[in-house]
This record gives sequence, C-alpha cells and structure tokens, in this order.
Amino acid sequence: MDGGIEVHELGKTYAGTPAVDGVSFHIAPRELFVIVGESGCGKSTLLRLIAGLDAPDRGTIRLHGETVAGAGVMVSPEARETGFVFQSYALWPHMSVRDNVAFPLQAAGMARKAAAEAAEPHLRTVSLDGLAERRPEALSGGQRQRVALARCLAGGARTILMDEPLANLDPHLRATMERELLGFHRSSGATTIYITHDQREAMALADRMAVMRNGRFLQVGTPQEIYDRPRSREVAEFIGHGAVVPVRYGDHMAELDGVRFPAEATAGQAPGDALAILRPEAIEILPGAEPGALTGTVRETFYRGGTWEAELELAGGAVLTLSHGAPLVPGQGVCVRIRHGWILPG
Ligand SMILES: Nc1ncnc2c1ncn2[C@@H]1O[C@H](COP(=O)(O)OP(=O)(O)OP(=O)(O)O)[C@@H](O)[C@H]1O
Repeated sequence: MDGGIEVHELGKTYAGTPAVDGVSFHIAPRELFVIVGESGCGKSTLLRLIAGLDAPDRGTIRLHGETVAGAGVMVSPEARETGFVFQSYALWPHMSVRDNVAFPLQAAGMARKAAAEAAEPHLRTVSLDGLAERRPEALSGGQRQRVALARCLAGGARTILMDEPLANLDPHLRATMERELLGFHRSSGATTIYITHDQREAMALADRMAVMRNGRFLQVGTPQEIYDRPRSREVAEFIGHGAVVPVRYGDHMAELDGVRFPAEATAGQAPGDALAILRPEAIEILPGAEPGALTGTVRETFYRGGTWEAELELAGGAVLTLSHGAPLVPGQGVCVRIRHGWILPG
C-alpha cells in the first residue's frame, strides 16, 4: 500500500537547541506539500531527516508504507527512492546534461548507451533536449534546475524533496519555473515536499502547506484555509497581508470603533474582546461617509503595480491595510466598510 509520507513526533536537537521539535504530519500520495517558515525555523533539518542525510533523535518517518527512520531503523538515503532538488543544484560539473540525467539509471546498473536513450524523454519533459550536450556551467540557473528535475524523473523517485529550489532565480524566471514545477510534480506521480521561506510561492504551489516556526508546525491546511482562517496571530501575520485589530465579538458579528461587521470564528469562540484579521480585499473604500462606515487617515502608501496598498489609521487608533485601484495619498481622509473579518481563536 502506498501510504505517502507519515512523520510522527519527529525531533532533532543541535547543541541543546531543538531544530525540529516534535513534528507530526501525513502527506497523501502524489500530494505537493509545502513547508514555509522564516530562516532558521528548521525546514532544511526536517527535509534532511526525511532524506536520510541526518538521523532523528526521536520519532518515526514512514515513506510509502516503509519505516525508514525510528525505533532502531535508519535506512540509507540511496534506499529511500528519494530525489532531491536543492538550491545548490548538485549537478556533476564534468558531465553533460544528458549524462547528468542518465546518471541514476547507470548507477542502478543500466548500460551507458541505454541510460542515455532512456534519459531522452525526461529531457524533453523539461524542454532541455536541445541542450543535452552542454555542461552545467554553460546553463542558466533555471536550466540547471530543470536538469535536476529531469534527473529526479529518470531516477523514478517516488518522493521528491525540494529545498528552496527557486531561491537563486530572478522573479520572472521564478514565475515560469513555478508553473514548470507544478507540471513536473503532476506528471511525475511523486509525492513532493517543497520548502521555502516565501509565503507567496508556498500558496501558489501547495496542495496543502505547513507554517513552521521554532521547529514546530503552527498550522497545516490548504493555502486558502490558512489565509482565510489562520489559527493564530503569528500565522495571520506571516501569511498574506492584512491587519490584526482588537474587536468586540458576538453572534457572528465584530465591532470596531462602534461599527459592526460580519465576522467568522471557530465554533465555541466566546463572545467578548478578541483579535480579528482583516484582509485588504475585505475592506471596501466608499465614495463618502455613510451609515456603517469607518473613517480614517491614510498613513503610508506603497505602489504595488496597478494597485496601491495603504495603511489607514482609524479615528479610534486601529490601523487597517487597504488595497485600491486608484492612488491613495498620505494624509488623505478615507471612508471604508469592512465586509468581513476572521476572529483569531483564543
Ligand atoms: N549541523 C548543525 N549543527 C548545529 N546547528 C544546526 C545544524 N543544522 C542546523 N542547525 C540549527 O538548527 C536550526 C534550524 O536550521 P535549518 O537549517 O533547519 O533552518 P531553515 O529553516 O532551513 O533555515 P534557512 O531557511 O535559513 O535555510 C538553526 O538554528 C540552525 O542554526
């Protein structure tokens, strides 16, 4: 049975400080699971434990139904049927593109010529068939990335681990490579774990994602769940834009500066003082004052290419984040309506 990836209570401590601190999760077969978190939160350590490059201090890892780490078991990286795509690309510099892709097949015992032929369809998949004779040094960053992907395909990896693979690329190439990575993941049939510190990239790619901090998972869910219903202030502020403001909550409504607006909360949320996350797209800018409107003064503005993002300080002191299709100017008075908010649990 193909059980995907199952990780239970995994822990790894370096010099008395936990880098991975009791993490448990289950990734379904063929899922693309993204782990996002700030530098130093433990993402790479977690990936290295799954790859078998490091041994955990506690917990278990099962890959596709087989225990590969834990309870006295430590399966070598080679025996885990795992492909890596790391930032450093890790291509063989003295081999051509074709030989790099054919390498896992040769390592598995296939003759050189047969391995080179078997590499061809994988080179075509990543559109590198025209560059097969080149050495990695004569490729762009994005092309090297694609060689690493083709090598994963050729190796028949059932688990693909990607550690910030797009970090060295310029923004335009990143967007192209994101599309290619998604296509690659789907055609490979592999279960993929992708780590990044870029929450935008995480949301664009993930079937489900985990937000990691201090060696732990703060929340696991689809990008939309995490964006719309963050479990804590930390998650709300790390994922997407928006403002966390104090409100009074009760009966599916929140009150801010004497104005009530619809608010969702987890079942069992007690009425009373609470914190709400208000996303920019849930705040409507009105042509003028009207009942149920809040008024404020624009503080900072940022042009985001086609839209203006602004911080609006309300009369009561709370600061909202707005997004608007027309220029907003610091000092300008603005009336807004809050369409809905999410009450942070607690
Ligand atoms: N071999 C090691 N020896 C000692 N400490 C380590 C080692 N590897 C990682 N750490 C520490 O463990 C913590 C987690 O590191 P890790 O590389 O997993 O973080 P990360 O989230 O991948 O960060 P980045 O995004 O910067 O790569 C950090 O505090 C790091 O300094």
